[in-house]
Amino acid sequence: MLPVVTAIEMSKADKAAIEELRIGESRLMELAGSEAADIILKALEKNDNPEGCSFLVVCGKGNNGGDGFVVARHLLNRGATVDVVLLCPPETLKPVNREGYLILEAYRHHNEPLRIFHGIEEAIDSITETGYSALIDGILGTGLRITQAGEALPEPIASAITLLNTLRHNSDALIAALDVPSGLDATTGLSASPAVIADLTVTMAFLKTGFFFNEGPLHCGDLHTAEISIPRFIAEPVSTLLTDGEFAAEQFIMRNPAAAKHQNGKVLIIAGSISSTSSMIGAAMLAVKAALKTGAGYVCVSLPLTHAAAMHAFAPGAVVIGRDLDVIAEKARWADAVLIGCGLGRDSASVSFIADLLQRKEIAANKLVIDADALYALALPDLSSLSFGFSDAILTPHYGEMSRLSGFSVESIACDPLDTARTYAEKHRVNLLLKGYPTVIAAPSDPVLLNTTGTDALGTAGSGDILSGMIAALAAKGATTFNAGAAAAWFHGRAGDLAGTISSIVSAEDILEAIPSAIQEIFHIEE
Ligand SMILES: NC(=O)C1=CN([C@@H]2O[C@H](COP(=O)(O)OP(=O)(O)OC[C@H]3O[C@@H](n4cnc5c(N)ncnc54)[C@H](OP(=O)(O)O)[C@@H]3O)[C@@H](O)[C@H]2O)[C@@H](O)CC1
Ligand SMILES: Nc1ncnc2c1ncn2[C@@H]1O[C@H](COP(=O)(O)OP(=O)(O)O)[C@@H](O)[C@H]1O
Ligand SMILES: [K+]
Repeated sequence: MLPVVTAIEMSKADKAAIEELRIGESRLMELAGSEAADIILKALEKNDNPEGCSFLVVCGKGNNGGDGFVVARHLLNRGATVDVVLLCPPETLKPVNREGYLILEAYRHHNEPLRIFHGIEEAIDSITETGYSALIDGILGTGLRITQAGEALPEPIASAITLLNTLRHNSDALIAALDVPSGLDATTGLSASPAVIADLTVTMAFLKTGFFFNEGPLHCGDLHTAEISIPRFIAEPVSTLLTDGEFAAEQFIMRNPAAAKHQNGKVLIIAGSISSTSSMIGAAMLAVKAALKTGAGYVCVSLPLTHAAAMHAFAPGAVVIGRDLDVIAEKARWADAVLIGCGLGRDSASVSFIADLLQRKEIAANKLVIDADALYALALPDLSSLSFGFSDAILTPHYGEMSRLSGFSVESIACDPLDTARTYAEKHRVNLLLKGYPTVIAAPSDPVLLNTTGTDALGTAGSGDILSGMIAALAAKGATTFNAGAAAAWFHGRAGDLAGTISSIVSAEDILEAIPSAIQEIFHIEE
């Protein structure tokens, strides 16, 4: 799984590479610039023949601008035409960046296809009459810190960013951002005003957390990582990792060829409810079917017995039990994992039923997936300490449920889902899967995992019930609830992708049907 770092973690890794490994700063910058030039040319499909291509490179006063000077030089070396705009007086550049700038100045005496402008005003006429293949953004990188979305950037940075965005809008030129699109906070994904909207971002060494949250996904375009000789070990321990197919495949424990159903993951699902005014049996059905489609050997579901026939018609493989607490506890002892919550209801009788269940040792000591109405109950002050008694549990809230659990507003959770999930998991000693895009999976101490599979295809009623059933199945088959949560999120996202070519018409049933393909696909990748 790839590391995903904050600006502070990145700067610590830079520092460690320079101080511990004694890799010089200019060596890192040389690699950053040459790799970025290569990646940009490949993205333009001009790798074999960059001659005739024109590039505009806008450089700020920090090391991001330093990267820009190196990119400009490597593009020139490959035969391209380059215009460089420097946004600050050259004498204010720190030595490593001034060195890069002075090499370019020296190039100018030999190389016709290079122009260097000092400030936008000096450059603007030449820029507007040149047709560029790509605009390269070396204005701001990880050095930018903003405290709130929409914070205004000072001049000349603001005008330079606006110029790049306008040129992109009015021409065929792509914007390639170096390390981070300028104006985007590399840690939070909050964007300043203005901020570069890139077509591609070549980030140095490791992905940054800000690419995945808030406005990050709108600004980055395609993500490419440049290998700049900052080895992963020097960045350890990393606090965030990106899930991938290989990880998901490792969590999917295959059936032993000689194993019978009871050895292939027994899941107990306590879900669904019916009142005089509504029925939520569908939530139980979706969770049950999802567990079966994810390969659980045996699924037992507790629901109001009046609905047993409907469940049998939908999922004939599932066994139905009623609501007797002792019968449920007995089944919990039998099960390898228990899912509780989907559509259970929130009236006082349902809440006390859930509270009774969560205090039963057969349930609390089992692998436990807690979703929906069980999260509602757990958010009540009297019940909030129950999580300390769980052996291996995962809570699966969306932002609204997280808000009730944590007391924070949905807006503040959306602003920093990573920290929200990590802090809650640490404080409550429980695993937490915070649903959203991306989904964040946190444990009391391990690195947080980010899952980026899935699109708005998953934004349909019942999609969360399906995810819970999938987690329960993977946990019952042998994964920890943390790993099961992260792997299920990965497969769930892929199932959404495979469920239909038009994401806007994907339904919960379509996602269910696509689960086997999402799982099979990963084993093809492995082969
Ligand atoms: N060895 C390495 O380190 C390597 C680093 N690498 C590269 O270095 C980049 C990081 O470089 P960096 O730290 O120099 O910062 P950078 O992003 O260029 O900008 C700093 C400028 O931002 C400004 N600024 C900040 N906040 C602001 C605000 N709110 N509003 C306005 N301005 C604000 C701040 O201004 P100041 O506060 O100093 O006046 C300063 O001028 C990194 O992204 C990567 O590209 C690679 O080459 C690999 C090796
Ligand atoms: N636009 C989106 N992009 C990616 N994933 C999404 C999107 N919208 C919803 N999802 C995913 O769909 C699921 C919805 O869960 P939830 O809100 O609990 O649904 P429900 O309560 O209807 O079952 C979560 O896993 C969430 O991450
Ligand atoms: K940049």
